[in-house]
Amino acid sequence: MKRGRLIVIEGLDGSGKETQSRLLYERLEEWGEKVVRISYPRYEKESSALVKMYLRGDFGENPDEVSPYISSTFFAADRYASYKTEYESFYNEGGIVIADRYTTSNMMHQGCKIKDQKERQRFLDWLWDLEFNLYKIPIPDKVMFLDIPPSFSMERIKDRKNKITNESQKDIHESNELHLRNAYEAAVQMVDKYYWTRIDCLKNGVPKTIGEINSEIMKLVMENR
Ligand SMILES: Nc1ncnc2c1ncn2[C@@H]1O[C@H](COP(=O)(O)OP(=O)(O)OP(=O)(O)O)[C@@H](O)[C@H]1O
Ligand SMILES: Cc1cn([C@H]2C[C@H](O)[C@@H](COP(=O)(O)O)O2)c(=O)[nH]c1=O
Repeated sequence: MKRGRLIVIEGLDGSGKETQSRLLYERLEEWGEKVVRISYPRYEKESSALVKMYLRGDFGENPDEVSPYISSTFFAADRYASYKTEYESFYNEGGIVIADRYTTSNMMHQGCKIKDQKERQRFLDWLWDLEFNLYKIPIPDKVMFLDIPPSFSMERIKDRKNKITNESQKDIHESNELHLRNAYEAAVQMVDKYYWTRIDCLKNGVPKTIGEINSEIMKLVMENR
């Protein structure tokens, strides 16, 4: 039996992950592929209880107050629960899974809390071991990083409601400009180190259209079929 494929759409808040992962899902479904789409964190599920506490600031209003090793265990547990209850057999029987965020979000948003490069790598290696060797969730086949600079990300999310309570109060990452900038810098490093595919979402400083970005994603998916 042939295992399936895991395609991750990654990027900063407001970069277009939901939009693009939905379009990719719809296109593949139209073509008759066996495909599911998953979005992390899964706020509506019990397994995200500690993620919600963390993001709404119950453990500290500043993300840096919470050790990345501790917060990572919350997000990883939600991914494990999702794999075991939602898509393990589908994936093992050859289905295509499209993820809007994955372990890669954790690498960016928790890894960026560690400034010392050796210590950051130690954390990334620990995270890899936790999620892919201990929990044995699938390793992504392809990570597409939707590259928009933090200033565009902040503009896109400024009037948006948070996903935990659906109120205007932002979560502790979204409300922290420095955190978003640090996460972006960390992601740029990871694109090279982990062979993510960077999709430049700007052309001459202006955002590409949703359709243009979708075409680039479709091309990459076709090339890697
Ligand atoms: N290329 C684009 N040009 C202009 N607006 C866009 C583009 N892509 C997405 N948007 C808009 O930006 C907003 C954020 O998009 P989306 O929800 O897809 O981002 P996201 O990366 O999933 O965000 P988050 O991680 O914060 O949930 C939406 O209103 C969407 O319609
Ligand atoms: C999956 C995942 C997410 N995060 C961070 C990334 C974002 O700042 C929030 C989620 O926000 P969204 O509005 O739902 O997109 O959480 C993380 O740190 N680790 C993870 O594994």
